[in-house]
Amino acid sequence: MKKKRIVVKIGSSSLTNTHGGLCIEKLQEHGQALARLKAQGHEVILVSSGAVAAGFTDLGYSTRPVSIVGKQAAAAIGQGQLLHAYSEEFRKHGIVTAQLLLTRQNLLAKDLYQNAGATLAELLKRNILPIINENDSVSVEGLTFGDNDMLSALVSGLVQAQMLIILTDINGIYSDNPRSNPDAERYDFLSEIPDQLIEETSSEGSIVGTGGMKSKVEAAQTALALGTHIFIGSGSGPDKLLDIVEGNGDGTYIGDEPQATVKNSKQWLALHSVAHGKIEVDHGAALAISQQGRSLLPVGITEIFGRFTAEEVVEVVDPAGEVIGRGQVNFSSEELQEIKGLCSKAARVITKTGKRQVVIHRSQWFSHAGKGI
Ligand SMILES: Nc1ncnc2c1ncn2[C@@H]1O[C@H](COP(=O)(O)OP(=O)(O)O)[C@@H](O)[C@H]1O
Ligand SMILES: N[C@@H](CCC(=O)OP(=O)(O)O)C(=O)O
Repeated sequence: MKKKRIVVKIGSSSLTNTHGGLCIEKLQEHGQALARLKAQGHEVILVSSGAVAAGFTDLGYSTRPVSIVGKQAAAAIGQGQLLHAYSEEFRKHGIVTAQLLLTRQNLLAKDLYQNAGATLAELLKRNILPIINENDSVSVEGLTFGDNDMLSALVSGLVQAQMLIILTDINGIYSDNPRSNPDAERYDFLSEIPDQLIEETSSEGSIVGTGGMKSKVEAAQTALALGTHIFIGSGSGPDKLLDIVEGNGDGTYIGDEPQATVKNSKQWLALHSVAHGKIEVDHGAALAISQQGRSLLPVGITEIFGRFTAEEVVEVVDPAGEVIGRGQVNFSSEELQEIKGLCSKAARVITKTGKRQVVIHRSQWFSHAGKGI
């Protein structure tokens, strides 16, 4: 079988006992299955929830906290316990683990995003098992990944994984929540995730999970657009992950193989970067950059909004004010005010630089007309 790079996401619902606390037996079963996957030569990255579940009892709560501060404090206790349990389990299989705790802020700046990717690449090269979770204890509300489903999709893109396996307590995506509607039918295969499916899918989840099936479907849409093939479902026993990879999993498979992957620089622009201003362009420029793969030149620019420096990211809008994409600019907003609408030769005289008067190079551009991310 072809060796793959696989991200496995394990949700709280697959790691906890009936009281919502961490269930070591379940964790050990996942450990065995992950070890078998690695033993077959696949490169594996684990995105694991469970920090809040593992920590809330020692914090003094009788049930999983609902307040942000309660969850953050529980995760501060539980993350260490979770990693300790994983390390002990993987040690039995001769596997060394590494921990990465990420926040959204860690990926906003391009160099930090690239560093996270480089660290993961080095760990995989040396056959280490990276275990990733959101850094819940210091995450800021409104600037979180939302849930580990989306985090696992973003990690899949970052490492250019061929497959994302989302393990949960239900065997796939159903037409309705099967816990409340016994007539709901399972989708065995979906070639794509239309927006309508996301809208229709419930965010009702288990008592310990975040986001229910809705967040998994949303994550699957993102992962698919980044070129990853997805499985959402459940399984049991040490061979469950191998069965899933071989196409015999109990759940929903999403996307055909093989997928075209999206370059990391484009992923960063589309999913992580912060826009510092806006550039309005005329019809010709809008067409050139969004449909014809050209770079943006000063001549097509009609207006500049906001203040930004060279290298920062801006949104580009068409004459109707519709955002058509975003890119990293080679000039500051002040410089662009001077050269907007000018041909490159005239712009060069004003900026007094010998460099090519490209405002956004096509390699630093992400078009909304392209993939649905
Ligand atoms: N359309 C649906 N198909 C399948 N499960 C659904 C659907 N809508 C809601 N759910 C619920 O989503 C739950 C899984 O989500 P969640 O508890 O967040 O899991 P996890 O902890 O693994 O992230 C299931 O137990 C199920 O009750
Ligand atoms: N980061 C949190 C879990 C967040 C989350 O998305 O949970 P889940 O929906 O169970 O995957 C934790 O470790 O408890």
